[in-house]
Amino acid sequence: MKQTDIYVLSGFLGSGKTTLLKEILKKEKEIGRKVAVLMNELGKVSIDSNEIEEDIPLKELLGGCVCCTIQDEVEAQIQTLLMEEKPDVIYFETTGAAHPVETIDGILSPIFADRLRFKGIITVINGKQWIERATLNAPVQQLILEQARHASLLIINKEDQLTEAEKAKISFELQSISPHAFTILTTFSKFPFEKLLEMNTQVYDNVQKTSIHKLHLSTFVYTFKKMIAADEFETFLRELPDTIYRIKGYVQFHQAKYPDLFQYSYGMPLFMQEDMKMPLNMVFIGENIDWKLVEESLNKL
Ligand SMILES: Nc1nc2c(ncn2[C@@H]2O[C@H](COP(=O)(O)OP(=O)(O)OP(=O)(O)O)[C@@H](O)[C@H]2O)c(=O)[nH]1
Repeated sequence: MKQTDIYVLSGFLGSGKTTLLKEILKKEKEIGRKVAVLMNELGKVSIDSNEIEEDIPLKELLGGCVCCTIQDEVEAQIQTLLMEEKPDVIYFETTGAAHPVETIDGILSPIFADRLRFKGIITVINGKQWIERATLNAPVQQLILEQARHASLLIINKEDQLTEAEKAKISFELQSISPHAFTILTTFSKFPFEKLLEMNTQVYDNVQKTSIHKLHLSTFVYTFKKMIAADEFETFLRELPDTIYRIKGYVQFHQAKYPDLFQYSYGMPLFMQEDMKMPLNMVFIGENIDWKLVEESLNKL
């Protein structure tokens, strides 16, 4: 089955995500991959989408954020792109207010998770804003920190507005916050494109494992090949490390006619009966997890 790469472009409002996207699209054109774009803006009217050339399939998500209000819409748009456009790669520009864990959660639907290869998060940091971040309110500071911490590729943008001392300070700080990310200072988000292509995905058997970077957030998609026992699944859940933040997907228990939709968020499990057949994919999001061990436990169910 063809798998489509998906990248998330993250970064606070005005940091340079659209500028980066335009830069990426130029490079993609040179290497000839079929690209689709998904844009999430908080306002009701899209401004940035005018910046994208007309021949690139573009879906817009307006008036809400992937991290809270419009997850169903994100799912529908990605599914449409996969079915109608069959792109090699999707770039998802998130709102500046989106949290990375919730964004990944929003894009990895169990309905099509086996057809997507999540390549990681590219975060754009506005250099000046980083230096002056103590003046921002606490939740915004925390959000910018989270966006930096979960990046695989960290673009410190607006280099032209920084002094040499500021450049050294910010590079040092961000490298220590996100030691596994490739970090680069840029002006107008111009960066070495090969670093994006090199972002890491490992595939083994029918299981997809994506390292966003080695020690932080990562995702794992498991496909059940058979029905399982509910009590064994509950035991499996009890034994999970508490750095698995989110699980969602379909699981079919013995004697059940249709699968259950299973949702698990920060330790709280929830089952909902479906009334039709669903692909038995389950998406996991966690931090510092050895997914091979999780996979082995799932295989034993
Ligand atoms: N001086 C300077 N300006 C830049 C640089 N990169 C981008 N800009 C400008 O910063 C502004 C914001 O850039 P965008 O790419 O729209 O930022 P964004 O993150 O997509 O913004 P939102 O959609 O509001 O979240 C634009 O006016 C850009 O032209 C840079 O390296 N230096």
